Amino acid sequence: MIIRVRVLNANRVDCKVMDLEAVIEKLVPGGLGLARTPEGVLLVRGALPGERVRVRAERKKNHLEGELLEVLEPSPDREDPGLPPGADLPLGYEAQLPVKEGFVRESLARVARLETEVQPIHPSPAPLGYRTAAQFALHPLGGLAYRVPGSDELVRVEDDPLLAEPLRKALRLLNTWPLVGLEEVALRGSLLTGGVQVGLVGGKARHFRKAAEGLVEAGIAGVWWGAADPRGRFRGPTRFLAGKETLLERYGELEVQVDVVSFAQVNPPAAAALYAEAAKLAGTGESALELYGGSGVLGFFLAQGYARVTVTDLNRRSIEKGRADAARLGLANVRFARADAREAARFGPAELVAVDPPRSGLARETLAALVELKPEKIIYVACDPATWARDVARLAERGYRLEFVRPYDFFPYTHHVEVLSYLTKST
Ligand SMILES: C[S@@+](CC[C@H](N)C(=O)[O-])C[C@H]1O[C@@H](n2cnc3c(N)ncnc32)[C@H](O)[C@@H]1O
Repeated sequence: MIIRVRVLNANRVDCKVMDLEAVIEKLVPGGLGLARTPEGVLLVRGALPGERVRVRAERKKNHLEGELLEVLEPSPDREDPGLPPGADLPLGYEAQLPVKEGFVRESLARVARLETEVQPIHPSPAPLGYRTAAQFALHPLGGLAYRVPGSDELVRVEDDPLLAEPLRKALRLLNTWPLVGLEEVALRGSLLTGGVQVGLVGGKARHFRKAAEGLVEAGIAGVWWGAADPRGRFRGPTRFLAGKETLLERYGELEVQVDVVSFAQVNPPAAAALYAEAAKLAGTGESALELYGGSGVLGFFLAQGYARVTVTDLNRRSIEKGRADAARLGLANVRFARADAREAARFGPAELVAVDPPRSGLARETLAALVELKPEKIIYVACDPATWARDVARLAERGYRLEFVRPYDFFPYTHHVEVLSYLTKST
């Protein structure tokens, strides 16, 4: 449905960039608003269904990509509690849930072409103040800043309602510090203890030792340093500088260690609900294998029903933390191994394999190794419905039946949605 489209400057020389007005028809997986215009299909982030918007659009191969300039007629559901850039779903919380559920349903139908019923989405226990980790750039005029997605623009961050209270407090403190010689600052907080760790990224570790001690005196729980690395934050060398090396965080009944330099789910109560349901679906058995297991929180939940659980991950620090947690929690049936998921076949056989890959989903070799293990049951936890749908379709072609799908909301006010799924071997 298009109501009105007006090309405002289509007479530009190259006609590749134009300002136009359009009415958004729907949101598509990935969180983009879609409008059909005489110039082609327009996709624009941050615009909501029914809204009339003014957009700067750039012509791509098969569509127009729009930057939202102005909302001319807002949706009655639009709600913006002071959202940071990147929070691209400015809707009242109740209105966000069917949209996210729809992303999973659409990926399943269009990409996987499977008819498994999608269970109602599990909402985030807290729609605001849920994030226990965040990353900031440094603003050239001082203070911490967020990058505006898809541009070089930096926006100073005075506050962010999506951050958990301990992080908001740390942000206020850090904004009073003269942070120079760094590329980024990362935060990881704990809802359990209220403590916050700071990760200083860039420069040389030895230049920040005194500053790190000062931050700890000012109330920061611990400080780490990481080298700037083109592969990503904390993918290169890291050094612990001051305070506490880890923080204790609660996922359901479990208290595990988290830190600013390695992965942990940022919305612990929402993640705990997913882990508990995954363990229920997995049932009981002799042996379970977890790929992309991080520090093994899901593995610890699975250990309630399985005699032996092996957790594997590529990240050395995650494996170290997992081993220490298993020992502290007395979970003698969980062992850890540092390994690439592509090497999964060497950890078999296993009745259950649980996977929780990054957005890119399962590499072809990993999927082949997973099938080679011939598990009777697979738990697939995903943070990208499109790559998940691609992978479950491939597993269906190799004799697995998709029995259960439930979206979980870990990231209110953003298009991101987590998927819990369960497959069984049908042949
Ligand atoms: C989405 S996280 C899931 C972690 C864990 N299941 C949790 O809930 O805390 C993905 C994990 O995959 C790991 N990873 C990424 N690529 C990998 C690979 N090729 N092989 C093994 N692990 C990998 C990362 O280190 C990260 O811990």
